[in-house]
Amino acid sequence: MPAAPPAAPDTATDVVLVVDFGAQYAQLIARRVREARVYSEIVPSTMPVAEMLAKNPRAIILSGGPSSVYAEGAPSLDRALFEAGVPVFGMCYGFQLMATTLGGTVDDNGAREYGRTPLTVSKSGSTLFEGTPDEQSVWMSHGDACSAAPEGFTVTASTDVVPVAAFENDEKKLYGVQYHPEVMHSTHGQQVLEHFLYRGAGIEPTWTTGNVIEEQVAAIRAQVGDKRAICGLSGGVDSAVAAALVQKAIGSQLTCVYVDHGLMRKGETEQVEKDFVAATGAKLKVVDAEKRFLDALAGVSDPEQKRKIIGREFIRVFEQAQLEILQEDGPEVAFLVQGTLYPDVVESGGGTGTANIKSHHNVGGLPEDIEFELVEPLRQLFKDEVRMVGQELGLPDEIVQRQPFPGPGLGIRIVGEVTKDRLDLLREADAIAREELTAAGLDRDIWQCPVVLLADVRSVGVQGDGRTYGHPIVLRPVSSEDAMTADWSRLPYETLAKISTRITNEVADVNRVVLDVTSKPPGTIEWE
Ligand SMILES: Nc1ncnc2c1ncn2[C@@H]1O[C@H](COP(=O)(O)OP(=O)(O)OP(=O)(O)O)[C@@H](O)[C@H]1O
Ligand SMILES: O=c1[nH]c(=O)c2[nH+]cn([C@@H]3O[C@H](COP(=O)(O)O)[C@@H](O)[C@H]3O)c2[nH]1
Ligand SMILES: NC(=O)CC[C@H](N)C(=O)O
Ligand SMILES: [Mg+2]
Repeated sequence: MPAAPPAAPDTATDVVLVVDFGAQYAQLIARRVREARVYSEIVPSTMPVAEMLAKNPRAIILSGGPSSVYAEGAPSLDRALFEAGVPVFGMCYGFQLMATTLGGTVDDNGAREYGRTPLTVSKSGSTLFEGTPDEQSVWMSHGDACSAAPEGFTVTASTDVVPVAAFENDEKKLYGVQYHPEVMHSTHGQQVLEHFLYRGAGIEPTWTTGNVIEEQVAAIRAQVGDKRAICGLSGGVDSAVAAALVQKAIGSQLTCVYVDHGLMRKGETEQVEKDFVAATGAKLKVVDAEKRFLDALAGVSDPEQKRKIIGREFIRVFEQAQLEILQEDGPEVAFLVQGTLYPDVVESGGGTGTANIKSHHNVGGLPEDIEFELVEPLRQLFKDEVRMVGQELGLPDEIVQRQPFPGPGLGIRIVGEVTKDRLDLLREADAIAREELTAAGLDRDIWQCPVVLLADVRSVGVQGDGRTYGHPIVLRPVSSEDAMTADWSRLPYETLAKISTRITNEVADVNRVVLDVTSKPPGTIEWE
């Protein structure tokens, strides 16, 4: 069994808990708290209140959620949570739950609000709203509404349809808003959240990614001791930062292993050798495992099956590398370092009551018989935080600002069976797209741009006066903050035209290039 990763940074005295009621935005709330330089963690609403309080939280935030507070079986909270003297901030469902638990009224009175909504702040001098305008735009998404605040609470804001859109009991340090301050469209959302944290809860904004480095280096030393570790290094940001952290902690006890599984993009292997080793001086072992992966993937079209196979083969290669390293004198090689991030965990269903969307090879795709103990120093962090840690560790921009590339690589960007010929074709198309996007100076504007081969689709084209029956290539440029949600990037037509012309001219068997104009949700970023 993989051992549990080291606990979150030891900031027990300064943690803010985000209680997740099945919200779409619990992660976003946690991010926003951290943007306010306060450490936060998400916990499921099923966690007993005593357990939450045992974590010594400085404050607690209650997220939104799909249920109705008055429905049978709806998630609830022990009243003790509100009586422990810990400041609490409820948002949407959390707000409604605070209201009903403390004796207010919430019902479905037809007062629905979805999307951007004007809010009128009716109480100046409120802890949450001080310094924000009397009229502001907020993001609503609710069908139930609070019609009477609990005793002792002051109503601080309203909208055209709901009389109680925010309330507070400053003496008891309890606050709530019907809207979603964590969403960008709530114009003063971050300010309101910060008012809760700094003024309501009295927390100092001291959490930085610098703390993460110190804490993780100490935690890694304690975990690994004098044994040896290997780190799966992909050339991507996450594993580069994880490796640099572990390297800082245990130096030469670490060997990085780059797996060339034949599903990488053009030039990737060379780049890892050049950029990473030059920047960190880490020991690097490159394993050519193309045949092993392609054999295992032969005949497989189902995306989840591909992911499981790739996850398994990765571990088998790491085990092989472990045996080779053991040939050199030294202690046991017991640990596997991975650059797993918080969103990988959440999307693989490893979060708090969230659905399994897809099995990330490094989380849900791991085989059950893995014998390594995992070291995952970034498991609690979001991508932008990882980039900051990387910068602070002195990694070069070429690594820190790289766009993400999934571990299963082009294997999941071929819709259909993966073969060497198809991979070569996709590698060419991908290289052209990347070259042109870079030439147009767009790398920083887009989060990433998967290039996808629809291997099972063919269509008729005409090239050189003759009929072709080729495959389409899909371009999927997206903008995003953390890959949990994304929008399609509005790329200049000239750049798109250039990419399309070059791909159809230069890549055999491709006679069409199409652009994906779907946001996430409903689409995901990758096609598979
Ligand atoms: N080709 C590879 N060789 C070795 N390890 C890999 C490889 N691809 C992925 N991994 C491991 O799986 C982890 C997750 O992959 P993932 O793509 O999420 O992260 P990354 O490549 O480090 O960063 P990014 O998300 O920016 O691409 C990596 O951090 C790394 O430990
Ligand atoms: O290392 C990874 N292993 C995986 O199995 C995996 N699947 C998706 N991704 C990347 O995750 C982000 C979200 O992707 P989706 O919207 O397609 O779920 C995007 O950045 C994807 O590229 C992966 N990264
Ligand atoms: N977004 C939410 O938290 C919604 C809360 C509740 N389900 C409602 O519709 O009012
Ligand atoms: Mg990657």
